[in-house]
Amino acid sequence: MELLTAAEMSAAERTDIEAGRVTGAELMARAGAGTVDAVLAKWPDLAAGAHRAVVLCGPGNNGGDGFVVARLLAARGWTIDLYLLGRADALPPDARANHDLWRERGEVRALEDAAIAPPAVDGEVLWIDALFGTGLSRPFTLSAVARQLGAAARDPETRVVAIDMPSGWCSDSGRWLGDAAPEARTAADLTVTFHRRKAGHILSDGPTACGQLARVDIGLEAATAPGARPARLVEPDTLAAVSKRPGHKYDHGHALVLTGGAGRTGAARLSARAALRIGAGLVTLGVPGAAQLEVAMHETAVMLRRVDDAEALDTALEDPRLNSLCLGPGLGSERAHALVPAALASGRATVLDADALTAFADAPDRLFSKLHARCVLTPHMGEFARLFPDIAEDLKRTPESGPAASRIDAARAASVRCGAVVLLKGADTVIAAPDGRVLVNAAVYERSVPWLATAGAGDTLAGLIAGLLARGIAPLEAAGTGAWLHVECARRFGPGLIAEDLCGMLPGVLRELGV
Ligand SMILES: NC(=O)C1=CN([C@@H]2O[C@H](COP(=O)(O)OP(=O)(O)OC[C@H]3O[C@@H](n4cnc5c(N)ncnc54)[C@H](O)[C@@H]3O)[C@@H](O)[C@H]2O)[C@@H](O)CC1
Ligand SMILES: [K+]
Repeated sequence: MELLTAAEMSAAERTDIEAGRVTGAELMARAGAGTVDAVLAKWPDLAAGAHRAVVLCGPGNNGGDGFVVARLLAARGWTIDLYLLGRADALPPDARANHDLWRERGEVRALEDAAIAPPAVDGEVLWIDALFGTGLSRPFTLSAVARQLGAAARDPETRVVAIDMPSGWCSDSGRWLGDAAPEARTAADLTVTFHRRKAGHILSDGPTACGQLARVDIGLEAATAPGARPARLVEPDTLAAVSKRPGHKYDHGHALVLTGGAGRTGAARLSARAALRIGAGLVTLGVPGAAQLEVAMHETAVMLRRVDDAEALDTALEDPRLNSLCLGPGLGSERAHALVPAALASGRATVLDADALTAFADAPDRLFSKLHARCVLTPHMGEFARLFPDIAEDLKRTPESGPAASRIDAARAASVRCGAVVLLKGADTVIAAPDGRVLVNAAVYERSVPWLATAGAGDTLAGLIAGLLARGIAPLEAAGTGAWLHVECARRFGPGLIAEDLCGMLPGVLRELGV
């Protein structure tokens, strides 16, 4: 399923409207009705009886959706207090029409920057945030209102529904525009979006701001604009095929994982086991002489080969069956400088992680000039910032206008610059290929696994990807599938997880996938 930007969403709408398949007014009516349905599905107690809502409408079509919701709730007998930011005669046409329909039955008050005191009633007030959606173009300046919505969302007794996006949050990036303190930012218990999820629902702080996400179909046929290449979520039905065809072990590839020196081999051993578990036919650890005994004592199914230097690696790579390499976990800077160029010169599918990335922080171009399209870089944000400092800076700087630079933009720019697949780790892992394709593995909402932030988890991910590459899966798909499986393993284990536990979960995850 695609994750759209505001521009991609409005292009999809335009495509269907211009083709005469639907009108803007119909889309707005469906968006409002879908919002009410989603509210009643989340809180069934609101379906019976009359309740009270405060509806905050903004100056664009997000506000238009708010007028529709107000009308539908009033028709159910609810009492509505509706506030409008800006002038009715400046509303765009569809929003204006819904404003006029609302005016036939209810009041419109002017929204000012003061806390709103909903009249005391029995039972709770439902807040509807219809101020800004995909059209947010500058910081949200009503700080008293923002504080009030944020506090209401954090209060377990009070319910806040955001239409399309909690207002003030950028729907492309999941970032707050401007520099308001966290308690002066809006939030919601439920965010209802239309057609497709927007990137900002998944990226950065978006999930925390949105609370829970509901997606409503509004009957758009055009998934996106023709020719657009939006980011896609990794989901079970988009995973690369991980089932093994019958065959000899050599049919499933041979991964070589390079270790660091004595006392520093644990990380690479985690990678090697992951590569084996995900189905590489053979996995060898390339070990310096001084660490041979240590590795031999720990490993059984993983093979061992002495690789002291670049020359030894060249010799090992004379075996054409070695088709995937993994360098970085525990490798150490010196070995990284010696072995990474030799690995890259072989043209093999290669995962570079950890030390294999930071070793080149002084001169990233020296690394980039050797990379090729079958390489996958797996930096976390700190490693990313060392290799791509200017791109990382765009993500750090407070955005003053929308849409703000997103982690998708960052990974895409980095991948184009270095010519390899870049997997930027996080709860919102973004994986970009140099041709512009982007996958997002979302460990947010019901897939949230904060316990996966544990020592060695990244080494396991690098190994999973190396194993999938060994099995002949293309780099972008291998990285996306590896990231998805990694999170599923963590979900299956639950809190208390340590990196050694991850691989043991894989057979169960694969079984559930029907593999
Ligand atoms: N266009 C369509 O066909 C549909 C749009 N829908 C709704 O329309 C929304 C998008 O509508 P719009 O493109 O009109 O955008 P918005 O309604 O999100 O906001 C745009 C308006 O807000 C102003 N604005 C932006 N940032 C501001 C700020 N910080 N302070 C004050 N004013 C600010 C802009 O100048 C513009 O007037 C979606 O999020 C969705 O809720 C839905 O009705 C579904 C169909
Ligand atoms: K909103």
